Amino acid sequence: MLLKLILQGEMVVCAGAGADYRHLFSSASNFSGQPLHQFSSALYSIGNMVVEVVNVSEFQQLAKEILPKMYYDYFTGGAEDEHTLRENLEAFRRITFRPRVLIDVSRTNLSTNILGFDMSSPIMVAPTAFHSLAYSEGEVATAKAAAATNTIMVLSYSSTRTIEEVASSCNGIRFFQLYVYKRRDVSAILVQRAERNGYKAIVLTVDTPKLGRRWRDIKNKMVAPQLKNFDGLFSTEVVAEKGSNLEAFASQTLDSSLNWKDIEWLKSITNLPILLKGVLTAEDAVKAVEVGVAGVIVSNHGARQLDFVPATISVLEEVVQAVGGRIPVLLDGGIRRGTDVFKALALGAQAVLIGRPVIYGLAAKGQYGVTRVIEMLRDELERTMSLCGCCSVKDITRNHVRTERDKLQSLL
Ligand SMILES: Cc1cc2nc3c(=O)[nH]c(=O)nc-3n(C[C@H](O)[C@H](O)[C@H](O)COP(=O)(O)O)c2cc1C
Ligand SMILES: CC(C)CC(=O)C(=O)O
Repeated sequence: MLLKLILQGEMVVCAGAGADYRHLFSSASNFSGQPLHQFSSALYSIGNMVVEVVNVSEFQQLAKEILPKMYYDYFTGGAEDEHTLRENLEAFRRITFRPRVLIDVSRTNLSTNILGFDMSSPIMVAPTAFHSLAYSEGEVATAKAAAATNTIMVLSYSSTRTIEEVASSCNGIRFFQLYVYKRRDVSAILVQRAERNGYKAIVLTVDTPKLGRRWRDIKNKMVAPQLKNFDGLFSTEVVAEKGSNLEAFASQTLDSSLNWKDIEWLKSITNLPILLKGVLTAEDAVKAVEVGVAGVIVSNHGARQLDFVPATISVLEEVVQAVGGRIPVLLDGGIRRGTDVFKALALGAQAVLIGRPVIYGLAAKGQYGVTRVIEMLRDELERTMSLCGCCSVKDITRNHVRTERDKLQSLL
């Protein structure tokens, strides 16, 4: 990977491979961290130089420069020792490719569809809370970027812009993520508002009966913003005497009695297809099929819930095999490169979702930043496909990758 510098209109290659750019972004005393709006691309100033951001990790560095520490930590952090947080990324690195050659890849097609909805590529926007803490326009900017790149956005139940504001901001396919609150009437009202406003599926998050313990939020005394979706329904104001205000809010609101029987309740209040987000085992995947949901998302909530669960990419095959093609299996967690997307598809995911990369793009450059993040991952996927000998996402097979388990088995 190269960092391209554009110096007075001239493009100069200046920094080398796989780099940690913190020395460039943070210790440069005159780094402004400000997007240069006169340029129609992701350019930033460092002293008298102009830098083009070329990958997700550079967007992350910019987000770190721009955001207050409390918010950057909230967006970036994971649960407890953050073992799974690291593992979500590392596990992708342990998978290698088995590329095929002498295949005509002069034309590639990344398009796919989920539950019958077409997308330009198998990369969707995961539900993440509080976008207005990253960028003033919040989820409206994210929705516009998702629409512009023709991908599906899952709006978080804890969005800072309302279901209606996002729906009316632009055309696009959107799903709505649901937390079930102790006040089930409130959750039911939001589901019905999503349905009325054209959201196409409900993504029920099942890994959060309680909020994971996030030390960064505790130390920073993280304050959650007011959530306009709940105006007139109940007050989202919580004052915690110590620790994370968000954790206090979650423990007051989340219904930890939620269980498999409640899928019937959810089905009784909506006609929309339901996806379960947070499935990590074959046992639960089988149950999900049995209760008749439309799909599952293999997710560990971006490693923010239970530390020491495996990386999602490590359990994908187990879930895919248990589901046996009866419903689509999606994956999120640790996707930072197009190569990661390819690996997930090779191991059986129909699509992936990206969480933090979207936030980093949003913090760095609003709608444009999110668009660039999606485009960059899409371009990286396309190149990976070509170099592996795949013209379409359907051409990506299990034989194109080699996992740790494959390596062990080959020794037996
Ligand atoms: C800041 C942040 C907020 C999140 N908020 C939600 C949420 O409101 N609902 C939900 O189901 N998942 C939420 N998630 C989890 C994401 O949907 C997704 O599972 C995760 O971010 C994927 O990992 P990645 O960030 O490595 O891409 C959140 C994740 C982050 C990082
Ligand atoms: C409001 C929170 C429960 C949002 C969330 O899911 C998260 O921070 O991981």
